[in-house]
Amino acid sequence: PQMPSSNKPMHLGMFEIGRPLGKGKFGRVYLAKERKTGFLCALKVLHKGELKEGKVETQLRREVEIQSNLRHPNILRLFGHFHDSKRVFLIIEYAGQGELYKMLRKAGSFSEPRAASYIAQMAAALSYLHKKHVIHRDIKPENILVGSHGEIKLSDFGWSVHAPTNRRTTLCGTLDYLPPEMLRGDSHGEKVDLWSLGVLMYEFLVGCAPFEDTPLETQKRIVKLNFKVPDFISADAKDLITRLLRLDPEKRLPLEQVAQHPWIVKNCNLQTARDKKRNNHNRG
Ligand SMILES: Cc1cc(Cn2cc(-c3c(Cl)cnc4nc(-c5cn(C)nc5C)[nH]c34)cn2)no1
Repeated sequence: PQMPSSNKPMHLGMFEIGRPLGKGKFGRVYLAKERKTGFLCALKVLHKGELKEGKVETQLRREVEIQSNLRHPNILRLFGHFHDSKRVFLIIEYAGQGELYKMLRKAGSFSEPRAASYIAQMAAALSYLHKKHVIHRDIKPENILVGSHGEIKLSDFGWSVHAPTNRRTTLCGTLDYLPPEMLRGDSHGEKVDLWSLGVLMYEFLVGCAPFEDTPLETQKRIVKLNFKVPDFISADAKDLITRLLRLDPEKRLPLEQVAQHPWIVKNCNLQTARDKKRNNHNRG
């Protein structure tokens, strides 16, 4: 089945609504099937009243505008949107294996080959975004989904903007992933995503974020770069984490060098071999 073509106006009657897939602050996501083509997608339903109360209409408009124009295998597609009197509907790519953070909580932490495969895919997605001068600004496990072939899909562009910028909306949710320049409210650029990539890599390997603490303590630890990499983490992994978690944005390792870092190169080959073995085994 072909994905919905976004040039035609869409409406709710085009879809058969399936099971709920998840819920967020301003609405829910359902599995949906386009009646004509049988194409599976995710239908995000947001309530206009709650969007107004939460003063997030601007962020939603930006999310739709930015995500509709992105085409990358590691970025969740937004195929289209429409609304009725009470609700806004987003037609989103269906990620067949669901939410990465649930897998991380279940596993506790990921093996180095698995984490390296995810970080390499994130670096590819961020490289694509930064070439378009889009910064995501909200990289964390909760905003990553997993496609049916185990590939990761960066989602939730509610906080993404065109660089450079400074934040005008109050932060909410975890501070764990915020770089020092955003904590200070300074103007910031694409390199904020490099910091968050370092936090993400640490959390994949250790099972908790590097500055995890009470909100106040977390802020103090971030601006003082007060974190420790446990001894069970390989030297190569520790090297990459410390090259991303730099207070000075200019000193963070550029994405091209992340992709070529020894830890990525060595472990990605291992993971590919594992995936091949598993796929052959599953084929029986
Ligand atoms: C509102 C609201 C809820 C959420 C969080 N959220 C995202 C999804 C979701 C999307 Cl957008 C796309 N594909 C998905 N596939 C799953 C899924 C697949 N399996 C096997 N299990 C799940 C769960 N969830 C998807 C759901 N909730 N963001 O804003």
